[in-house]
Order: sequence, then C-alpha cells, then structure tokens
Amino acid sequence: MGQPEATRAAATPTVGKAMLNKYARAFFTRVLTPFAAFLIRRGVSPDTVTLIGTAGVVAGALVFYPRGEFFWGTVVITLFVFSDLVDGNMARQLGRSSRWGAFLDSTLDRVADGAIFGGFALWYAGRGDDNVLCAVSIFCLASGQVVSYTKARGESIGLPVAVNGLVERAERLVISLVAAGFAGLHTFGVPGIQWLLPIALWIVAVGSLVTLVQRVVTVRRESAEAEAAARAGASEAAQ
Ligand SMILES: CCCCCCCC/C=C\CCCCCCCC(=O)OC[C@H](COP(=O)(O)O[C@@H]1[C@H](O)[C@H](OP(=O)(O)O)[C@@H](O)[C@H](O)[C@H]1O)OC(=O)CCCCCCC/C=C\CCCCCCCC
Ligand SMILES: Nc1ccn([C@@H]2O[C@H](COP(=O)(O)O)[C@@H](O)[C@H]2O)c(=O)n1
Ligand SMILES: [Mg+2]
Ligand SMILES: [Mg+2]
Repeated sequence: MGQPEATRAAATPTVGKAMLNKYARAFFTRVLTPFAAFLIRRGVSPDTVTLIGTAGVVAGALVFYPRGEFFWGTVVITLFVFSDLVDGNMARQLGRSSRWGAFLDSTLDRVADGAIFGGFALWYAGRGDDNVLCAVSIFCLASGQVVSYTKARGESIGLPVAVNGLVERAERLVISLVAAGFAGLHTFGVPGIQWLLPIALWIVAVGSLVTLVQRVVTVRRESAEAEAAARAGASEAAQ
C-alpha cells in the first residue's frame, strides 16, 4: 500500500468498476453495519473476524466440496464469507483501518479463494471424474490469484491501476457459489441442475481471462505514461 486507500481512490477514479463492488457493497454495508457494531461492543477485533471468516470458508470448501456435497459446502461458506465485508466495516467504525488490516484481509482472501476453487478441482480429480473440469477449476484458481496480483503489483510500483475489470473477486465468488449451491440440490433429487456448476466455472474462467487482459493493458499504458512524464520532467530539469 503505497498511499492510504482513501487518498489513492480520490486521486485516481477507477474506471470499469465491476458491478457488485459498485452496487452491492453499499447495500451490504447498510445491512451489516449493526452486526459489525454488535461485534465491536462484544470486544471482538476486526482481525479476529478476518481470521475466523477465512477459517470457516476454508473448512466449508475443503470438507464438503471434494466429496461433492455442494449444497452444504456452499451454505457453510456463505455463512462465513460475509465476514470479509464485516471486518472492514468494523475497522472503519472503530477508526482503525490499518495497513496491517489491509494486508491481512487481502492475503487471506487469496487463501479462501484457493480453498474454494481447490475444492472444486479436488472433486473433479476424484469422484467427479472429469479432467477438463478439474483443469478449468485450477484455471479459475490460478487466474483469480493472478488477477488480484496484477493490481497489488501495479500499485506497489506506484501506478494507479485505475481499472477493476469485468470479473473481480465478488463476481468470481457470487457466480461460483450460487451455481454450486443450486447444483448441490441435485443430491436431493432435483434433476438437471448439476450442470450449473460446470457452466459457472467456464464463465469465471473466461471472465477472469478477460479481466486479466484488461488489467495488464491498463498497467502497460499507465507505465508508459508514467515513464514519458518522468522523461519530460528530466529533460525540463536539464534545460
Ligand atoms: C437453493 C440453493 C441455496 C444455496 C445456498 C446459498 C447460496 C448463496 C450463494 C452465494 C452467496 C455468495 C456470497 C458472496 C459474497 C461475497 C462477499 C465478499 O466477500 O466479497 C468480497 C469483495 C471484495 O472485498 P475486498 O475489497 O476485501 O477484497 C479485495 C479483492 O479481493 C481484490 O481482488 P480482485 O478483485 O482484485 O481480484 C483484491 O485485489 C484486494 O486485495 C482485496 O482487498 O467484496 C465486494 O466486492 C463487495 C461486494 C459484495 C457483494 C456481495 C453480493 C452478494 C450477492 C448475492 C448473494 C446472494 C445470492 C443469493 C442466492 C440465493 C440462492 C438461493
Ligand atoms: N482485519 C481488518 C480487515 C480490514 N481492514 C480494513 O478494511 C479494508 C477492507 O475493507 P472490506 O470492507 O473490503 O473488508 C482494508 O483495506 C483495511 O483498511 C482492517 O483494518 N482490518
Ligand atoms: Mg474484508
Ligand atoms: Mg477481503
């Protein structure tokens, strides 16, 4: 984090902001604020929420998904995944948003995402018995991590990375979790519905690839602009 988040956001308006972060975040902030305030009153810290939330997501994904229990896995993950919105909300209410908190939150996001798509991959590598879908799950896992890395690395070298892209983390999670939850109803006798998960994984894979290209192109342009500005500054100083 080169500069505080608020300053960075004000300095560089983000274009191509993904839909959920733009529209759903405000709604969930309103809904979750009283719960966040309740946890604060009970003496719970934002870091504790971040850690317990991640542990719950990882457990839900790795206990249930490799066994094909997509409904129960998704129910458990859904119960814990909203902790990612509660922790930041608590930190802001406390006036204690910190660099450490931002680092912990983003790092554990990667762990949670790894467990979710790893859980799908383990299912398809085992009893799900589908090499192509196993590969697509691994692609979703890897591309999601790289998409996030592009932003983190771009910002670490002083660029604004003023694009979020088509499919950022919230989209990856909502598309795959909604599909997994419904696909899981197949084990309760609902016919045909199991295809939702493969469809969602393909959508996340293609969407992540598009997002990756959008971010790389943005970083390349911003990097060229920053270097041109630095050269112009240097030649002005030399005159
Ligand atoms: C009959 C079947 C029943 C099935 C059971 C229930 C199904 C429920 C299904 C789904 C629920 C999905 C909920 C998913 C909620 C996701 C919330 C979340 O964690 O969002 C995180 C996201 C990002 O937060 P951060 O800023 O902390 O993270 C940054 C991000 O990770 C960056 O990554 P990048 O984008 O770059 O890849 C990193 O770069 C950065 O480091 C990191 O800090 O938060 C948001 O984006 C906010 C918006 C959240 C919107 C949540 C919308 C939930 C919408 C619908 C859920 C309800 C669906 C109901 C289905 C009903 C089925 C019956
Ligand atoms: N343990 C934590 C978690 C988060 N933060 C701060 O919140 C920001 C993330 O907000 P979300 O609504 O996306 O959770 C993060 O950048 C930190 O500033 C924190 O301080 N401690
Ligand atoms: Mg969070
Ligand atoms: Mg997070």
